[in-house]
Order: sequence, then structure tokens, then C-alpha cells
Amino acid sequence: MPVIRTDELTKRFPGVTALDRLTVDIDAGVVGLVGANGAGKSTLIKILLGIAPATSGRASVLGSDVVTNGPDIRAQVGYMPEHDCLPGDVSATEFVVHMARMSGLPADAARERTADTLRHVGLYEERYRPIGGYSTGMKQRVKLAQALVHDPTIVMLDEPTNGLDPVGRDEMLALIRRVHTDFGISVLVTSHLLGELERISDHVVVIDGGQLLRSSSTTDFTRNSQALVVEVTDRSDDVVAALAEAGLTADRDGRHILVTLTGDADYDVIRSAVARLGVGLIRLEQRRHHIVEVFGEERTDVGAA
Ligand SMILES: Nc1ncnc2c1ncn2[C@@H]1O[C@H](COP(=O)(O)OP(=O)(O)OP(=O)(O)O)[C@@H](O)[C@H]1O
Repeated sequence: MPVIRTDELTKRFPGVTALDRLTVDIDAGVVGLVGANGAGKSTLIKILLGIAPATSGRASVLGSDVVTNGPDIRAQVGYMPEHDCLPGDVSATEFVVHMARMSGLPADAARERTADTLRHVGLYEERYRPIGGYSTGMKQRVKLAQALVHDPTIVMLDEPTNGLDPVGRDEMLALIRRVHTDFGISVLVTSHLLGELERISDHVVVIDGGQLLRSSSTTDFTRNSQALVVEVTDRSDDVVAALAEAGLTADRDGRHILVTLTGDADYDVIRSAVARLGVGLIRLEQRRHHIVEVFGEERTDVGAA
């Protein structure tokens, strides 16, 4: 059974249709919800949480209808909102304990779960300092911790990498992947950057103007292309010439050589040519597409990493 299901889901604001007859099934695992700014990602999450009503259509989370079973759903779902919503004058520990208590955990369990969760997201001594003095990366970790503290079945993370530098972004993405691999919690994570979710998602849903553009497993998005990537220790230009002589179409692409794949025999032809020149073969594999390249072919107005 899908963990999230929408059927002709529509949300209209005055002058704007934020979701336009969106029908999609989302299975357990890590699912990336991608779309440009204003595509309708936050609106969808708010409807799924029962915070905002849909104009028409239906949606369910973990088999429960969002209109009739909002409290049940919220008990099993963790939510990390996009915007800064943290009180500056309390510590991470105080805040996350409070959120755990709000979710119904008894005081002792709330304190224990808070310590475990803050450790898991990588906040240590700092957890006793007021949140107001935290970096953006630390605040994002507190927001993630409060979404996890009551041990939900699924978490919905709205733009968790917003405002982070490249290193902070990589750390947050790795942390999100571990939420699923370490605890089995399903993750719905949004981003306006196609490239970053490709790394951690099992499945990607792309929306644009409130409509479903595509819903596919990440491997379908990044299907193999008909090209081989060859990387050698040196003399790349000589390798290209040798491959051309052997009847293959080969071109330099920075450090790599791209060879048009014609059949399985190409692998042996390449290995022999490289060996004859006496250079080392570092890499020989079929090239994979990146999601952003796939969308470059289909549409160009969805954000690229
Ligand atoms: N409360 C509201 N009142 C009026 N319009 C709204 C409201 N909330 C969202 N919208 C509009 O609905 C559309 C979808 O917004 P939404 O916030 O869901 O997009 P998003 O994909 O999450 O983008 P972002 O990442 O920029 O938040 C936008 O055009 C937005 O301006």
C-alpha cells in the first residue's frame, strides 16, 4: 500500500491554483518531491498533514484520509517546516523535549528520546545552549530532531537544505538518508534542486505549476546511456586516437573519454587499446544520466542543481 496517495487533489488560492488535479502514489522509502519555487510542494505537505484544506480531490497518508483522520496522521508523521520557526531563547534540549511532550510522550521518555535524537542529528554539547546562537546548519538539525523525536512512521521534510553551504548540504542529505536506513522511517523530502535529491532518493516525484510532471524510481530517471566512460592515468589523447583507429567513436570530455557504445565487444577493444599504449585504466563503465540532464531534454524551467 502506498504511504501517501492523492487523487485529483486541487488547491486554489485567490488567483493561484497551487495544486491542479494532482494524482500520485508514494511508496515507503526516501521519496524526493522536486519542483521550482511555487510549484506547490509546501501546499501539498500542509494538506497531507491536515493543516490546510484542499479545494477538491482526496488524499490519504498511511491509509488514513487527511480530512477525517488528521490527528491520527499527525501522531505518525514528523514534519520539518521550511521556514525558521525555532524559539531563540531556549536550548535545543528544552525545545525538543517540549515537542516530544506535545506528541504525548511521558516526561522520562521525552528526555531520553530527545538525548538520542539530538545525538543522532549530530548536536552534542551545543544542545544546552540557546538556539538563538546556532548556525543555520545547527538550526536545521534541531528542526529535523523535533520531527523525529516521537519515532514517526514517516517524516515530511520541507526544503531541509535551504540556506546551507555545500558541505552543510551534503551532511544534511547524508543524515536524511540515514533516517531511513538506520530507523526504517519513510521520508518525503522536498527541494527545488533536482540534482541533490537524486543522491538520496529511491523515487522522485516532480511537480510543476501544481501538476504532476513525472513520478519514477531514481534508477529509471538515471537510466544508462549509450555511452561508456573511460578514464586513464595519462595520454588520453593517444587513447582517443587508438580507439578511433579501432573503429570506435571516442571524444575527450575533461578527464574522461566518452565512447559511443556499439556492443559488448567494445569493452575488450578499449581494454586492449589501453594496454597496448601501456597506460593505466582507472575506470571503464556505462555512463549514467543525471536527473537534471533528463529534464534538460524534457523541460528547462525546473530548477537545476
Ligand atoms: N496562503 C496562501 N495564499 C495565497 N497563495 C498561496 C498561499 N500559499 C501558497 N500560495 C501560492 O501557491 C503556489 C504554491 O506555493 P507553495 O508554497 O506550495 O510552493 P512551493 O513549491 O513549496 O515553493 P517554495 O519552495 O517557494 O515554498 C505559489 O504560487 C504560492 O504563491
